[in-house]
Amino acid sequence: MGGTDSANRTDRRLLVSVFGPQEAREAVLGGARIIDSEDPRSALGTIKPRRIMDIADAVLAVHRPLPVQLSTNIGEDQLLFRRAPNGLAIAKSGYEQLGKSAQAALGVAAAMGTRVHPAGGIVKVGVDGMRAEQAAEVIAEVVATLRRAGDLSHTRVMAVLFAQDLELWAARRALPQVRRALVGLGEYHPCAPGTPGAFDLADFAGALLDEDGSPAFGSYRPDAAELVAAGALPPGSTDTLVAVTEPFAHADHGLTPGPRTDRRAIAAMVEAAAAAGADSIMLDTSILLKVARIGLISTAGSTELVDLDRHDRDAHGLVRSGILGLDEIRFFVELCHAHDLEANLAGSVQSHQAQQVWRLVPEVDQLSARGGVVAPARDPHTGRAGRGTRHDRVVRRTLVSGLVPPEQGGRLVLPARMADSPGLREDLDTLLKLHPDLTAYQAGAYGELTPWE
Ligand SMILES: O=C[C@H](O)COP(=O)(O)O
Repeated sequence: MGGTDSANRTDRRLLVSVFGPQEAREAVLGGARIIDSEDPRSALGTIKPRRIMDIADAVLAVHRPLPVQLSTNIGEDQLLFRRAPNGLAIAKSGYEQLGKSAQAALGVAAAMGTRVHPAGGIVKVGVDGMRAEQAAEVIAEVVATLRRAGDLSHTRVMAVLFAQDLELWAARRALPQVRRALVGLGEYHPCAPGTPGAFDLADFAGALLDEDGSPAFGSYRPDAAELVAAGALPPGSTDTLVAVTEPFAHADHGLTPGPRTDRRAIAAMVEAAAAAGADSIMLDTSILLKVARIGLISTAGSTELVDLDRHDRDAHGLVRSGILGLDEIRFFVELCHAHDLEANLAGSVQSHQAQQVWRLVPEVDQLSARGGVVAPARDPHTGRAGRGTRHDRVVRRTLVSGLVPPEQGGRLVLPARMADSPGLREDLDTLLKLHPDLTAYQAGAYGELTPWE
């Protein structure tokens, strides 16, 4: 290979979060290079080790033209609480938090094993709701533990920080579709009358699911006793008022005084992860922001990114929004590299964002996705579509290909429903003119692709 070719070589990788072997195969066949085991009910949802093993077996058995790695998280925060009889909670000791995190890291590293990749897997450590020093302690304990773990000693450690925009969140958290989705995910808690944001859980009981994931009440309106019996309210509850879970504010943990993740918050976390000996850092968003359609990457108002987000509305007209501009993303990537860390971007990343970021920030090491690569499942007996919630949708290889880097065959994949948005055609033409190597497809309801005429 000539000098120029080798100078242009990259090893950029797409991570796709999967919840089972079929999704793992779809992800690999679509071009994902990191197969991440995760329960989609949360941003970093805890998955059983046996399921990680099933996913590892599926990856091992499928044709992989390029090396593929496995990753798994140990939860989105490492906090442990002791609950008092009145329902209030006290944090457990720092020692116990470190012990639990390191034990979990050993467990998921063992479940991933070293068969898919000789170096072993990647352990993702969520450090939401912590000060930078606390986060560094947890990450350092995980790193030090894994370094002594025999065959697993080359397991890599990825710190995960949730970016936030609390003003955008505050403007969206009371929307009925956001509340409904959060109730379905169990992201709510009982509250007293008069609490800001309080609402009646019975109004959203249709979103509650039983243990098997089926609707617990359907269109029936339960009372407090029935909600308690279904496990949707704590024992003894006599009223049905609840509020949605709130994000951990950066300002409460000394990351930045502002309501939005800025350079100061990014620097605090990157420096903490580097000092702790992590190998990489992911900026992601919490499940709260994901269901409110607030992603990591903001295309609005950019002079470089074509803003296709403005054409991406849900059934109620809620537009997709983002947190970080391109300059902040570049700052993150540069700072990571200055500290010898790989940089990974996640948080509702869409095909049009990915294809632009891969080209405009070529140094980025990894992008990650789930929401942008899933479509409703189809019942093979009835041909009917499954539910549209985040955890009922399944990974499709066609959609995965929309987030793969260009040098590995990535293409632009837009949901067919965007075609009706006024001005989409002009914006798409602008994008294709800026990046003439891009080919555009529209994706139907199940992720089936047709070229964009
Ligand atoms: O680990 C990354 C997350 O699973 C990304 O999920 P998302 O694309 O739905 O935000």
